[in-house]
Amino acid sequence: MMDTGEGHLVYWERCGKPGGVPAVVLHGGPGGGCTPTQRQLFDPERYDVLLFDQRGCGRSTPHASLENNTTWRLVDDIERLRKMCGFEKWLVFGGSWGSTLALAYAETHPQSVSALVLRGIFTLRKAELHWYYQEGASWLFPDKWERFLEPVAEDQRHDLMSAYRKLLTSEDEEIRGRAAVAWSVWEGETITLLPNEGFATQHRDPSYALAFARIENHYFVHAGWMDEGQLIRDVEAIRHIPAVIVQGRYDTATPVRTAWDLHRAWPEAEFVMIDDAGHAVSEPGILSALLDAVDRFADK
Ligand SMILES: CNCC(=O)c1nnc(C(C)(C)C)o1
Repeated sequence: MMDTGEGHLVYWERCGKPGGVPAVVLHGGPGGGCTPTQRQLFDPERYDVLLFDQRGCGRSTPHASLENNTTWRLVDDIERLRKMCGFEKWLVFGGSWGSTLALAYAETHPQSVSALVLRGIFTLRKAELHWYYQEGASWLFPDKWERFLEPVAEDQRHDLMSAYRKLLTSEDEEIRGRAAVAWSVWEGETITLLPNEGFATQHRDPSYALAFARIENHYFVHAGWMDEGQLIRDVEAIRHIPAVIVQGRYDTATPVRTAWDLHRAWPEAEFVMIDDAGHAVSEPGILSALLDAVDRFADK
């Protein structure tokens, strides 16, 4: 565990070959925690990869804490972990929120990044958040959207992120828990092209849901403590860094428009559209493209 000195202990693990190609994995959510699937993307004979649970989620403590939990504190944690490992620079891998954090980190510390592998691009612009949490994805999943609405009083549904903020920070444990599962299940049931019971089950778990929902909502109501459009606006800082962007055409959580806007601002980055995939890393076409990108960067 790494003590951030700000009330958070951050769980980390280091896998693969000491002296191999340095890499770091930035998980999604935020609040999703890292998983064995992410570790398995890296050939243990060629990579020295660090994975960690960002503040307040997974095995990091305190569980579901929102104190001192911001994009820029996570950026500081990544640099602290890099220095702890003794790496001059490293490949940064991030999907969904992990792509957000990867862009924020690389644009802040470009000298620390050897390459970027990004999936399901998400930059927390107003339109992106509106699509997923107010109206847009709701037209594709009207049945699941009704369950997302359930914890919110009718007169609060004009601003669902704010309404969920109140529920997820309620003093009443039952209100918090019910809202957390509804928020978490909405995502767990909409991030794959076809229904995936594994994700749905994971997101129904009350402990997982509490951290996932509280931390996601906390970051989104603050727009990640970023200016509108900041990550695409400031892409000039990283256009020299080798990169691969992998995006599912039918990604309903972080729709392809954002990846396309990033691609148009950063034509040097390899852009791989997967025409039969949704959002999740486990979608066949996405997983294959990510493995290919990671393997190619090990050869460089
Ligand atoms: C709006 N959240 C997007 C995101 O970062 C994300 N999507 N799926 C995930 C998990 C794989 C962690 C469930 O995270």
